[in-house]
Amino acid sequence: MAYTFEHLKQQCQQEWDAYIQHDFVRQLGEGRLAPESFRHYLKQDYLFLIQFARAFALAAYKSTTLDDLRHAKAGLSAIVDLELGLHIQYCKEWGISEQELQALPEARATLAYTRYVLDTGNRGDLLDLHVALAPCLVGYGEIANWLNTRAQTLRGEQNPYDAWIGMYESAEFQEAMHAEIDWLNCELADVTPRRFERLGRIFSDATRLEIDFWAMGLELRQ
Ligand SMILES: Cc1ncc(C[n+]2csc(CCO)c2C)c(N)n1
Repeated sequence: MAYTFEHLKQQCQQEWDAYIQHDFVRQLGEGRLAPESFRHYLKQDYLFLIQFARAFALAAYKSTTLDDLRHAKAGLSAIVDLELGLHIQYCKEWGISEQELQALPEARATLAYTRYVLDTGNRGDLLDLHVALAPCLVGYGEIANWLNTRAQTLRGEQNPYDAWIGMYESAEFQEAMHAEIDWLNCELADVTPRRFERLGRIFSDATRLEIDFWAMGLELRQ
């Protein structure tokens, strides 16, 4: 049987739905998320992005083909040269200075998630690492699409979080998401049932850590 990304989701459907449809996401979509929760999330996401840049560097190290090496390098460049700058700018608009970002301690949920991904990549191969990254790379695009299907979602100026949704629904982001799914489908096609079971554990662990990241924001956990 040829496994696909869809099978990874199906084997932890409850956790996946709890991540995509989390209260943090619903409240953000309805424009009623507490600004303090969003600020806490944004600050921790800065630290998260720095660790994710390291994960893309690790993906470069774990690459054995020129295509994979190029892909990892592009991901690292996108975060370091573009997304972190945009994130710092966005944080400024929410009243968070760059100095404040640089002095932040990592919340436990940030530590747990990012180090889990790095450890999984260190121990395993490039596919293990990509599967650990998939809830992040695919989930946010799916969240934007799910929010756009909900009648309760507020778009435009009435929603202070509209720009956040806009980022992940963008054609550019959706394209990157589909490229990641295509890469995974290609690699998953010929794994054994035993290997798929191990990959399923990694995917569901990373998904549960995404849920904890939302809870950290919502409940201002440190
Ligand atoms: C907790 C958390 N999970 C996922 C993302 C989304 N994300 C982070 S890095 C990246 C790849 C961009 O090159 C994407 C899609 C986030 N920001 N924060």
